[in-house]
Amino acid sequence: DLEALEQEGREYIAHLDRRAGARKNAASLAEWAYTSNITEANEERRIQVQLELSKQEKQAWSETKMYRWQDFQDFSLRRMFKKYSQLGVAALPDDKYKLLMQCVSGMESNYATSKICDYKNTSKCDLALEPEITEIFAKSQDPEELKHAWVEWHRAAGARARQNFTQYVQLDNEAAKLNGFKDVADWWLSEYEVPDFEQQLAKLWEDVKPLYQQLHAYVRKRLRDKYGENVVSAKGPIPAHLLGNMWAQTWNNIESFTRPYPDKKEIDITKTMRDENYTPLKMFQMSDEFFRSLNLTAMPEKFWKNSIIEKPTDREIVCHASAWDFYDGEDFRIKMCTTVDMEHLRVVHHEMGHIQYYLQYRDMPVIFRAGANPGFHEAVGDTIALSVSSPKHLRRVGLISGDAEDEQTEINQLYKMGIDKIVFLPFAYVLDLFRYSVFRGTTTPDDYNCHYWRLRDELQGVEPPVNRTEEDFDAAAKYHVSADVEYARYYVSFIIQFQFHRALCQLAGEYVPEDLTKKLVDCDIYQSVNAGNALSNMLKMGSSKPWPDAMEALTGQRAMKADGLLEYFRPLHEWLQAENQRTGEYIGWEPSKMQYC
Ligand SMILES: C=C(C[SeH])C(=O)N1CCC[C@H]1C(=O)O
Ligand SMILES: [Zn+2]
Repeated sequence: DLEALEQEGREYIAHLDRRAGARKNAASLAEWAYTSNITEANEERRIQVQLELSKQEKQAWSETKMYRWQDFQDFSLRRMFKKYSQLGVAALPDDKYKLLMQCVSGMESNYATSKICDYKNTSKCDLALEPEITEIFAKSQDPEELKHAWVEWHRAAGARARQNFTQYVQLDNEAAKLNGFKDVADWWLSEYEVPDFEQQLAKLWEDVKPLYQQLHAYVRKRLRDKYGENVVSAKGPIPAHLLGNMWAQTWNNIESFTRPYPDKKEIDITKTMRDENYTPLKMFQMSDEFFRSLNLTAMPEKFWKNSIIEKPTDREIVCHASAWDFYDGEDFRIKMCTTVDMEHLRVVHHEMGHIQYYLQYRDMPVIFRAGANPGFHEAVGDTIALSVSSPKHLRRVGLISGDAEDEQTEINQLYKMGIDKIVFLPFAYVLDLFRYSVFRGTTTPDDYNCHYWRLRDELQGVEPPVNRTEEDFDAAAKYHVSADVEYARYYVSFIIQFQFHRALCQLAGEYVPEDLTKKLVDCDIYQSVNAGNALSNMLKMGSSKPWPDAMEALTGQRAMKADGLLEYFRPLHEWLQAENQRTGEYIGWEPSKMQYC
């Protein structure tokens, strides 16, 4: 009878889950060995392990088909079978699977090992993305030097990946079809489990766009004041190389010379961190202490032993920051080429947020050890970092001193947060709108770069510093495109982290709507066990329930909404509207005059 069959299914899936844990542990160890020591041998070994594991996955997958799990009564049991009935890229025949792995691994190692020559000293050609080129974008205010670094990096890391990328699209789409999806775009979107998710992304952009346009107009004016109208036009997009970041995804490095009230005291955290001899280890210990203050879980001893938190000098590694779960309940690691600055203090919290999520759901079945949706995993650390970057908290830890908030300081603070959080949204949206169109075939290899820049121009209002052709492939100059990492997760994270932050601040008694002494921008949930327990309850769920249930558990809302973000930035939005009115700055941008199609 069905009851007995269901009990049989329960015993089988428990056994399968344990085997899956061992498989994922082996895969993570091989992946770690390669990305923390990029050699041909380690690349070969990683692909061998993945190939071997894919055979075991196929075997397990064929076994699950023997169960009529769709008729089971137990919700969790049905959900586990449903997830195990998804084979993934292992559905490809071995030769195509191996080819796909080689394409992605080829792009990723090209990205990780790309070097460019120095602008002035043209014989010095060992500049890597981290830390050298990142430092140029953080410090240089010479448009020609920035243009050089931008062009050379996009040649080395972007154009060189075009062939591998084209083949990866072909093979990954085949894998998608073998899993019953139309293409990889639908496969990626299925991770969010709601049928109208793509429309939800578009709605969020409509909600935030007016605020972005105001911020974009203000920044364009300040950059034109600084660089002149031959470099920055009055009504066009902003040249992408002048925004302090290789991809123009965060503009925090231009804060010092564009902030609304320049005469207010400089809050240069990076300088203070260096003056106070901060080390990468101290940054990680500070973050660990913040999580413990919320009654969350301390980093286990293996974390401190196995993590790599500084760039090694004796070998090539993938420097792009990452957090790792080895699925054995005790081995969790971060790999990051940490530099002592405010940007990396935020990234440290971002990565530690991943580890905290792993720790909170480590007693779940392996198949449920994932975020409620991929955006949740990206939002945990950033939510904590919203408290850490509040003036109240920075004062608490001695990273800024002196006077309390006044109106102008608050606008400066919101501006500093806005050029990090608001400007990121169109960047993130474009990256996967572009890739959805590539996977769907509406963008073909001979218009890859044209379509990429048309989206960047129309949605983000940035343009390339020089003309582009189809010899270029600028999208792959961004890690996640070269490494086959979906990006809508960050777009989702930058929206929901404000819903999480607002809920936690209310639980911590740090935010009371309409109470001007308890404003959202001043909220710091540090040491609030009340907030920490609520966060823990949501994180423990992992992916065992559809994400609206997890969202509701923490915030009372069941949907992604921009209202948290818009409430947080409302004073800034009002200030920007008044300021752009005062200067008469054109709101929005006309199509770029640069050639890219
Ligand atoms: C820090 C990570 C590793 Se999950 C990252 O890739 N992030 C964090 C924010 C956006 C995105 C990026 O760097 O592009
Ligand atoms: Zn992340």
